[in-house]
Amino acid sequence: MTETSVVAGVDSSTQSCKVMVCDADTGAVVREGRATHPDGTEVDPLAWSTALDEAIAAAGGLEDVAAVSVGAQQHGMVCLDSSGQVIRDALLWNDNRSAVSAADLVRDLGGPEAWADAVGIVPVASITIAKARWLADHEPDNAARTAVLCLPHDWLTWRIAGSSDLGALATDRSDASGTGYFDATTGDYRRDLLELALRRSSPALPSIAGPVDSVGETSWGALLGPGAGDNAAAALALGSREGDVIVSIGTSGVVCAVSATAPRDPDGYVAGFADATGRHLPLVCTLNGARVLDATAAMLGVEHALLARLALSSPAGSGGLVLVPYLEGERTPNRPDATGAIHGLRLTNSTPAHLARAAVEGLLCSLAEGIDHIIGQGTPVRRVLMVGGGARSQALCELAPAIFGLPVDVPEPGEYVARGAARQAAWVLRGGDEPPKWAEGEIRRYEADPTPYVRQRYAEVRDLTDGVGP
Ligand SMILES: Nc1ncnc2c1ncn2[C@@H]1O[C@H](COP(=O)(O)OP(=O)(O)O)[C@@H](O)[C@H]1O
Ligand SMILES: O=C(CO)[C@@H](O)[C@H](O)COP(=O)(O)O
Repeated sequence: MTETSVVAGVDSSTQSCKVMVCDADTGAVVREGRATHPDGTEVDPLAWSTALDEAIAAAGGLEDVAAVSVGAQQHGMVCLDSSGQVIRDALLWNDNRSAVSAADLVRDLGGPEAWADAVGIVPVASITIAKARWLADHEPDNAARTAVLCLPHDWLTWRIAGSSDLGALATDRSDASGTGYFDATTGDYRRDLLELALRRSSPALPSIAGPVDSVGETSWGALLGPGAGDNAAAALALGSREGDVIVSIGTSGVVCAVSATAPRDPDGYVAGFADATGRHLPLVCTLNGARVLDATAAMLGVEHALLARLALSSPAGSGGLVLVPYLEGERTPNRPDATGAIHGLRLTNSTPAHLARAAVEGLLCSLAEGIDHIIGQGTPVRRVLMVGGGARSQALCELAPAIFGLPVDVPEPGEYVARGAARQAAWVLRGGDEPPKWAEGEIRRYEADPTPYVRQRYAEVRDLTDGVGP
């Protein structure tokens, strides 16, 4: 009989840090804590460390925990000097200043096909390698001082270990696969591509740990798991199988699916990321997720619950009103300079309810295009699982099956990235070929008659907003 143990998972996401403590063998949640992150697309990594400490304290401390893993927002560029000090604020995944650098890199390697063949990703502003090129072009002194380049989850794991040895920095295949200088099919870095970006020899990079490798210990002797990118951690929490498409509506809007094979999409919609178990995670990510509803709720001066009720009180198609949700520019499709737009305004649809409905439909149409592209890569789709802060919106849950044309399963609200990290920690603790079997919570299925005309109208107007690229 195995001794009862608890494990912890961390989600250091764009807007906040969440800590979840679970029973290692059943997955039952024992306690949780959270803390907010600063706003902005450029953040001092020390702020993540401070928020982690606050979230740990809010969760009642971790001294009884036997293993810890960290999941985090992907792609953020953390530059360390030779003494391990942070050189500049991290540029986050949603920082668009590197859009031109991304286009330059695509050209420098010979075009999108060359990138799809090399690393399964065509760089856009979000991808770490584009940020590295931006650094080389705009802050050459900082580029020259960078002794180690790492990602948010690598850096936080290293901080928790309390190590000052830069050689102890480790990452995992899932997060490395979002850098643009790692090939998920071979499991090796492509230092040549990073050198192309930085115009200098490659800085040191974290070692790549396997899915159940321990990468160190905490000060109280708990094992540290390899951690993962947030989307891979969520897939691990959901026990995602072939045929499951995960739609995650956090700051980003994400569509991804666990797959035995790597995608190859020179059009740049589907990125060839890896999962946290040794498989692949074809993924489409937009810059505009739950904040589209945050912004609409703020414009209307209402809370989320009322926004949802308003949206559900309006007819499908919002009486011809279409909201294009590119409020932060867009990453997929690659329109870094685009803006959001409202089309089809008439006296008859100039109401809060129509605007609320148009916001929900616009967000869902953008995600539906992601599902189309995932299917286009040969990924089978049996059902859609919807998670993230946005999945708390009743309107998103009820309208998603109509826009997607698929049944949508919504697991009970929860922190699935932190839970996936905790499950990885339990796997590291217990070992074995598979993660420990954790009970699945309740899942509510939403079904609705498809409304393809809503997508058709969206497709007619979405490119009328300004922008560049495919
Ligand atoms: N009931 C709700 N309806 C719509 N959006 C919501 C609701 N509750 C929370 N959100 C939004 O979800 C987002 C936070 O989700 P989360 O998945 O934690 O994001 P992230 O991982 O990017 O930090 C916030 O933008 C928040 O306003
Ligand atoms: O860039 C991506 C995936 O490629 C995003 O999914 C980030 O990983 C941030 O996630 P959230 O904070 O929105 O959950």
